[in-house]
This record gives sequence, structure tokens and C-alpha cells, in this order.
Amino acid sequence: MTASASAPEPEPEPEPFGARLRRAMDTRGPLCVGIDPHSSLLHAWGLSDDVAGLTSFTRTVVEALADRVAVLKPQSAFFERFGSRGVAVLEQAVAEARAAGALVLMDAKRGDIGSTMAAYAATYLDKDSPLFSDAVTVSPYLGFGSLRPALDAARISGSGLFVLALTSNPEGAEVQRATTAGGSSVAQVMLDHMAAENAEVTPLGSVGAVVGATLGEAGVNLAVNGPLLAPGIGAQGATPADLPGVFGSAVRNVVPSVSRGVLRAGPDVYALRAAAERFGDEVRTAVEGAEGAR
Ligand SMILES: O=C(O)c1cc(=O)[nH]c(=O)n1[C@@H]1O[C@H](COP(=O)(O)O)[C@@H](O)[C@H]1O
Repeated sequence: MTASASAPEPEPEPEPFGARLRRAMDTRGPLCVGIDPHSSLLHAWGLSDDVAGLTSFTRTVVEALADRVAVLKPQSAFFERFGSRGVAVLEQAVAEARAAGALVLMDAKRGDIGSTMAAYAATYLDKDSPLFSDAVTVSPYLGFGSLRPALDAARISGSGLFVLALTSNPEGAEVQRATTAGGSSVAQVMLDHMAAENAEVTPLGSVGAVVGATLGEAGVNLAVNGPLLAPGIGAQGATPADLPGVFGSAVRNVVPSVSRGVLRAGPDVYALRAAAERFGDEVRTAVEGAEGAR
């Protein structure tokens, strides 16, 4: 008997997250909308604060926005609070949003010692996991090196990380603005690590930084050659017009993020779309104005 079976075709390399995000930003605009099913929002939408309400809320947001915004960012805690049935709603939302063309950024803000980080990486960054997402938020405040398993997993699966640098909440400064022995701020040290991970990647690295739109002025070097997630627009008081002041010449890489500012327009699908479009228009005006002024 002759062996006719040939070796299986090697899987094609996945397209890196940074390249996919750049294309999505260029075609859909850079806005990210957060899916944060606060109890108060469920009530405001006339929904019950239970799994049925969570399901209806999440489906409506995905139906309204997944075919038009670049990024949807479900906040995991709002699903986890309902236990395994809430996580099942999250899994479904990730799959449906990705199928409709949105990139899904799982906002889980994970961070732990490296060996446990590997389990978080297997949860969000392994393409065979039910919660596999295009990217996940992580905290580097157990040391940037503790993120190595996630950095490696992201490279293999073509997914991305958004690493907390300067968060939008005022309490973040006492840790993130602290001065290290080398003289830089803690946040700058983290940003320098991100820049090293993204070095020479085109068109955009897959390791993004989280920098609040609320900061007024970042006061750090944001040239990380990766995307810059800017939460804090809307409910936390920042506006798209603040972006050039915070991000300066890095504004073209900014992914402005809004949750309640859009979600409060629901439950009407058209009203949600109109709210997202309004933020999108304001972002475009701010970014084009800043680029024109340079
Ligand atoms: O990583 C995040 O998304 C994040 C980082 C940060 O510095 N600040 C911040 O508000 N966020 C998240 O962004 C969302 C902001 O929600 P709104 O204030 O309703 O727009 C929440 O899900 C926060 O957890």
C-alpha cells in the first residue's frame, strides 16, 4: 500500500491586530463604543436587571452598531455579575459583533503573575476559546514583563493588547505619575516597553496604550507606534475636542472610546446609531482640525 496522504497545509499567518485596526479606523472612523450594561441603564431602557434584560440590551447594541463602528468594547464585569449565564451572553455578543465586522476589544483589565497571565491569555487570545476577542485590556502594574504570556499569545493569534498607561480616573495618578529610580514616570516606563514591542511594525503595532481623554495634557511621550485607546469621553466629562490637547501629534492613532454617552440614547436602534455618529463626526472634526493646524 502506498501512502498518498500529503502533509496538512500549514495554517496561514493571521493578519496582525494593528493592521486590522488601522483598516477599520480608516474605513469606519476610529470610534470605539463600550458595551457597559449598568443596572441603571437596564432600568432606563425599560429592561429588568437580570439575564433577560442583559441579553436584550446587549443584542440591541450589537445590532445597532457592530456593522458600523470600528471597535465594540464589552466590559466583562457587567456580564460576570450575572455568573455563567451572563458570561454566555458575553460569548454570544463577541461572536455576533465579530461576524458583523466590528473588532471586539474585551475590557477585562487582567494582570497577574506570568503563569496566571498565561491562563488569561488562553481565555481571550487563543482562537479556540469561546471568549476569543480581537484584543483585551490588561494592567502592567505587576510589572510589564508579567504580560509576556499575553504578548506571545497575541502575536500567535493575530490579536492585540491594550495596556493601561494613564487611566482616565483621577486616582490613577498616584501610581502612574510616580517617579521611578530612573527618573521617568511609571507610565512612561510602561509606554517605553510598548514602543519596544511595536518597534518597526507597519502600519501600526498591535500593543496599544490606554490613555484617558480626561487628562488635559498627557505629559508623556506617546510615540508607541500603536493604537491609543482614549476612554473618558461623554459621562466622565471629556469631549472629542479635548483629544488634540491630550494626544498632540499622536492623535491619528487615537481610538476614542464612549460607553454611557452613546448607550443613554437607547433602546431605540436609530437613536443609538445617531449618537455614535454624532461622536464620530465630532472626533473627525477634532482630528482633521488638529492635522490641518500642523
Ligand atoms: O480600559 C478602559 O476601557 C478604561 C480605562 C480607563 O482609563 N478609563 C475607563 O473609563 N475605562 C473604561 O471605559 C468605560 C468608560 O465608560 P463611560 O464613562 O460610560 O464612557 C468603562 O468601561 C471603563 O471601565
